[in-house]
Amino acid sequence: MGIDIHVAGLTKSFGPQVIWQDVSLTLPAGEISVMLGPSGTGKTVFLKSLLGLIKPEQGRVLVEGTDMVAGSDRKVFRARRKFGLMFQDGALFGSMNLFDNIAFPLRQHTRATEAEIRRKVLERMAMVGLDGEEAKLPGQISGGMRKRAGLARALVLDPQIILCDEPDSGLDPVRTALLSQVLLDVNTVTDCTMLIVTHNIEIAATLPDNIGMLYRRDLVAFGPRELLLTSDQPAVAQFLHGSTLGPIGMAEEKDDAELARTPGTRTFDIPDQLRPSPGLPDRQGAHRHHARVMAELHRLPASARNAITAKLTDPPSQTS
Ligand SMILES: Nc1ncnc2c1ncn2[C@@H]1O[C@H](COP(=O)(O)OP(=O)(O)OP(=O)(O)O)[C@@H](O)[C@H]1O
Repeated sequence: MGIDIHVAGLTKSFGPQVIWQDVSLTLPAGEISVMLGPSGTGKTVFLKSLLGLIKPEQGRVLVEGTDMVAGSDRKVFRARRKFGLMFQDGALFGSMNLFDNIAFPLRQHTRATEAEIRRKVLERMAMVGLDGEEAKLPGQISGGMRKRAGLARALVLDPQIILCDEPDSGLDPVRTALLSQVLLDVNTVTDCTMLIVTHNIEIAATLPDNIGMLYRRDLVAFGPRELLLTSDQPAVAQFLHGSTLGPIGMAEEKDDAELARTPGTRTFDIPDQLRPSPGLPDRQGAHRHHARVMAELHRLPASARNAITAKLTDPPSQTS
């Protein structure tokens, strides 16, 4: 099963440039979370900070008792083994076929026999819809398949947490929707904690249990997806509608005068969340999310509460 990640008071600067400050959130175990934000707001820096690859000046990232910010190199390295990473381009070796690419972490980090490697690689390839493609080279397959191969490789060491950096980049809307379903199905089967960084509103609206948004050096909000999707904050509403009207401009952010001229917000129609593909087991993360949200419902704004109760009066049914 996946594990929680607790982030508390995280602040990162590069020289005089503050990227974000005092970011606190918990990625709940086994749930799917999305981090949104305009370009340059530090989403990738956030992912790298969770892994201990970038060290914020203040705050903590706790992964089963290890602080990825201030922990010893040995402890951070060991905790990093709990993560699987899916990069934008799949980060595959061009000269290796898909089987060897996906087997690579097993050969590097374990003493698995070739029979065990074969079983695990084929199982993971089937999970992401790449059965029968083992002999292909990365250059012989589509961008969507390369991403799924990168996901299979991220899964091969049985991580408890999967981080995906812009999995939709370069994909058409249909491939993006298919990849969202694959990510949800992987969560269903593995029960791993997932964090997906994206600009894609379709992914944000349909895939995650929780959404956060980084903007103007702050975490604007983090909570059940209905919290952000019903938010009346001008930057959030502008981002959800992909509108030119609002505080987000061509320069990363406009000035405060522009912010004051922001028109009233429009409502966003919240689509149903994706369900596991037929034949898959219950998504445990959805059940835990439901129980957690219902227990904390009274703390949410009325708009989010209404959206949740309108769609989620019963525990989620598990198949589409
Ligand atoms: N190693 C580094 N040294 C100095 N500045 C950096 C470094 N890494 C990132 N930055 C800066 O941090 C800021 C945030 O970058 P980041 O790539 O995290 O943004 P992002 O939200 O992921 O953007 P995008 O959505 O366009 O990928 C940028 O201004 C970037 O130039």
